[in-house]
Amino acid sequence: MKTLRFLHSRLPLGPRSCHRSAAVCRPLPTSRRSGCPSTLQSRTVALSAPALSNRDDFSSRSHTEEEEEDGDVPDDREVEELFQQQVPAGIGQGQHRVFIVHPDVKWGSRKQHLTTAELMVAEAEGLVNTLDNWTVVDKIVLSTKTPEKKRIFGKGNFQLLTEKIRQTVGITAVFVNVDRLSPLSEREFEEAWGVKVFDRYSVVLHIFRCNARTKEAKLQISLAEIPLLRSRLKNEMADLDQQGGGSRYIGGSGETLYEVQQRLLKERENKIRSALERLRKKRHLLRSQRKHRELPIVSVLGYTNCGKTTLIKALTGDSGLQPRNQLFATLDVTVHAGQLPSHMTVLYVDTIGFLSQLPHQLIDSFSATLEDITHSDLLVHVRDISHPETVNQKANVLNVLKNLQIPHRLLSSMIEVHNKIDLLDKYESPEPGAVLISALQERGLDELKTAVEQQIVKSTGKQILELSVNLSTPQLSWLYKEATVQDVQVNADEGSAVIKVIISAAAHGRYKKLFQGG
Ligand SMILES: Nc1nc2c(ncn2[C@@H]2O[C@H](COP(=O)(O)OP(=O)(O)OP(=O)(O)O)[C@@H](O)[C@H]2O)c(=O)[nH]1
Ligand SMILES: [Mg+2]
Repeated sequence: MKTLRFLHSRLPLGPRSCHRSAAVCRPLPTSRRSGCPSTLQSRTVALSAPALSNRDDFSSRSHTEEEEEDGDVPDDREVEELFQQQVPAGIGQGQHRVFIVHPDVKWGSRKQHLTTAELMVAEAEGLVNTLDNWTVVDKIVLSTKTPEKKRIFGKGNFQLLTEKIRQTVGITAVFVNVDRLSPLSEREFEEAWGVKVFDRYSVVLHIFRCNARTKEAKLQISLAEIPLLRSRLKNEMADLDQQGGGSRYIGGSGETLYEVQQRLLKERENKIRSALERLRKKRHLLRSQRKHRELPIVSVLGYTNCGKTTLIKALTGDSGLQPRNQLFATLDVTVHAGQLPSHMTVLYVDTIGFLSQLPHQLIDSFSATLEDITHSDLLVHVRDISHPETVNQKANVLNVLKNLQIPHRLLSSMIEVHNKIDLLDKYESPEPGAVLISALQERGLDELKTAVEQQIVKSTGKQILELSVNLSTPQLSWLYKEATVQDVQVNADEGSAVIKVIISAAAHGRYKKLFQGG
């Protein structure tokens, strides 16, 4: 009975599984409730990790966000319950043999300007192939003049499509390559084709659900799923109404079944938002701690699969990082300490990848994650220069950055990195300022580190000075603690030394006051 199925799907559930292979969906070390991996076993410091109080500790020890908790921050159980309680049907589980349908809009405001239908289909295929137990059975590009209509396609094309889908053996799902299908379209298609129908939003959510590890990612995914649950609710109620049930009042409560379900969904949304807010507060605290330690922050961003994680791994030697040939491998913002040529320690922030036309509700849910970019000292934009869509991908990344209202100083100092040059024959960049690298083969990293250092020195207002110190005073140890000592030339006869140091204006002021009476 429809009513029961619907109500049951909203009750806390037992174990769920995204049925993925061990390589991608490793066995759960901590949680027994989900089939997807839950913790990152590495030297990684999740942004919510309270691990930045000591610089030396930071660069040599491992922390995960679970290490320290404070009372107000949602605990694992609370998050896991919210994450598992209400999962939209078809998300985060099962295996599918998928038929991809790409509506090609050649006219009007929805026309794709930056790309071609073939490349959009290739990206859709990439999304499906990212999921271990999903395979693409067939694909079709069909033109349409009416993408806003319920059936998207005109009558003739819709009929043709329906026949093709029904004739193709073994299909279990159709992926309509649009941002978001209306509840009505979804229902119409499922009825016509007799299989599950996904749009970009639900496929990306599926990938996110399987890749989520930290509390924040899990909560953000749960939040991003709310619109999907709302659409499904509408469809379920429309079905019930046809049977005369959905708008009937229940048990003297003064509410219809639909209203009750809507209220429950709203309550769920509020709970998730509140838990996220508590995590966010903690993140602000960490951010100010980081600022206090004066460790420069370098955010590494770029299109999904461009090599961000590989690059940070190469720059920091953090063996815990796991680059994967998969879209949205990284969902959690993590921080990794690395050294620049002058021995200055910087924190590299690994971020979630971008995707063209990532449905905007998803961006909303993840904008808190991207918020950290705004608080960096420097941005590094990594591009997969071997990708056929590399120019469009760059435009897409810059567009998202613009919408995130990244300060102008960060955009103008951003370093552009052209990665994967090993895949091209004698690559020469058309863009003068770009740094050419192969993160995988560790080529070009010294040039990149030098470029990062130059920009950091500029953007943080740090200066490189030569200071003469008296070795019988604590001057040298003070400088080691408060600044970055690059070079020490000792003059043993005089008991003094010339120290080359990178120092902030504030620390230099304190130094002068303490040791030079200034
Ligand atoms: N040939 C080649 N492959 C690379 C290079 N850098 C990264 N890759 C490969 O590209 C794939 C994606 O790398 P990741 O580092 O996971 O990419 P990412 O940008 O972090 O991806 P998401 O976290 O999914 O957004 C992996 O298979 C890497 O081995 C490179 O310089 N050359
Ligand atoms: Mg990554």
